[in-house]
Amino acid sequence: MNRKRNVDSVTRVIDEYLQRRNLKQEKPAWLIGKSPLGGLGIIANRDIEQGEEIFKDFPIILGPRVKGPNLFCSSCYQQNDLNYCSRKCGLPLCSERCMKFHELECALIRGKRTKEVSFMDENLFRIYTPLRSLLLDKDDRNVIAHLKYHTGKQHGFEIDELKHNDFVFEQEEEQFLRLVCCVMDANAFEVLVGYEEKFANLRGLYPLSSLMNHSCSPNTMHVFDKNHLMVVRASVPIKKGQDLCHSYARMIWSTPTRIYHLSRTKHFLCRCPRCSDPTEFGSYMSSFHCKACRGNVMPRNPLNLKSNWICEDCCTIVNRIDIANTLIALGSIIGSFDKENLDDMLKFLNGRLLQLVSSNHEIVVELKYRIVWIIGYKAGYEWTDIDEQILDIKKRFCEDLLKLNEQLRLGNSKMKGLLLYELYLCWIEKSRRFSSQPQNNEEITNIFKKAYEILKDDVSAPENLKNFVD
Ligand SMILES: C[S@@+](CC[C@H](N)C(=O)[O-])C[C@H]1O[C@@H](n2cnc3c(N)ncnc32)[C@H](O)[C@@H]1O
Repeated sequence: MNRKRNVDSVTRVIDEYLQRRNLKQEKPAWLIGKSPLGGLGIIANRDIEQGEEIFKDFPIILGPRVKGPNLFCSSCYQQNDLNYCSRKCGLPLCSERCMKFHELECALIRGKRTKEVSFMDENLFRIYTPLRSLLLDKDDRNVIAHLKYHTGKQHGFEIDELKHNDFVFEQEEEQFLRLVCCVMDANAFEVLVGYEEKFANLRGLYPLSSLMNHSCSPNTMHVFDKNHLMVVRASVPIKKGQDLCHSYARMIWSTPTRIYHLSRTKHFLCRCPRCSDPTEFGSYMSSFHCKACRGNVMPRNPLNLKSNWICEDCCTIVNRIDIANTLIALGSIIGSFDKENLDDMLKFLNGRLLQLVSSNHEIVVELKYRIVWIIGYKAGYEWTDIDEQILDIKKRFCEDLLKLNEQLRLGNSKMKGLLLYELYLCWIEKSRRFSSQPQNNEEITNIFKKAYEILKDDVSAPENLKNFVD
């Protein structure tokens, strides 16, 4: 595909795309420009306040993720009453209405596949999203051609899989599909529709948002509304001239994990202030306790995965391989826990784990995060089942994780919104149990309002939060 990609050409195609989707802003607070981080980026063209909506974006391609855990309707993305398509393309559908909506796509799939399928073809379901690009018009295809793409053997495996599953493509078509896969791997966002275990795990290519570069302490947050529109807001105050960034990695991962993930999947080495600071802004998220003095052992050079580790107090050097092996062992222990067995998790957390690692270590954080969403929800730990001690554990973990959010300078992140909501629920449960003890109702309401402010419009937010009206 012929790509002439520079600030002007990308600005023009994105501008026209937003116009076609009725999303063009009169006076945007951003422009597309060259970024010091690499390639192009979206740059603030004025100061932007925390919480301010910056832009909305619509997916040019949206569909199931390869690794999503559940099957769902390929038209409306909900999980009830699924059946395979009666025209035998193999995709799951839930109703006549969705069947109608799916007609074009169905014809496309049947036109490219040399056999009919009378079952829900889970294999196809997981790899067909790039095929949706074949239904795009010339202008939308041109948008895709103006986005960054990855190269390398791992990108485009979906097309090989499709061919393996009796799909046949013309040469030019296959070339375009491979480009789409490489563009999606470089730019697609994870889109969750639904809440708790009833969610659909989607992948969306949002052309304007694709131009946002990465930071491990980003200055934007985004949510997806019920129509899959992405709403991008400032998570912290942004100064004119700054790159608008979001995080391509989980923000509760420590630096070595983020750096490894970003280099493997996005092919760059992050050098943001958080990655460059071995203490991660004083949070010590990657630190182990020193065996000699119990000081913090951290990477000597966090930007180099091959660097050895050093105790900041007694300067003992620890081989990085020993650290990596301990991390793998800890990861496999927490991976082996029965997902809902709180006792085992708490015993491990308060015993062996905290003897080995810092209180904000990513494994501790991961466990606390899991525990917060077990208490109050899972069988045996529902709000009415738990004693005060367990309720207090949930409350304390919410507070710990919110403190970490501040330390990592994440501002109004989605994580903060969700944790504030869980903290609010803890307070409500306490008020219900101890109605004779006065609670600070104003403070409790403020926690709720703050959570609402952050998560409003988010289709995957808890129902009670979504139903709140200002
Ligand atoms: C989603 S694109 C972002 C927009 C991209 N810069 C462009 O020119 O279209 C992701 C790619 O941008 C580059 N990138 C993003 N954030 C970066 C960062 N913090 N440091 C270095 N490169 C970065 C990497 O090449 C990455 O694979």
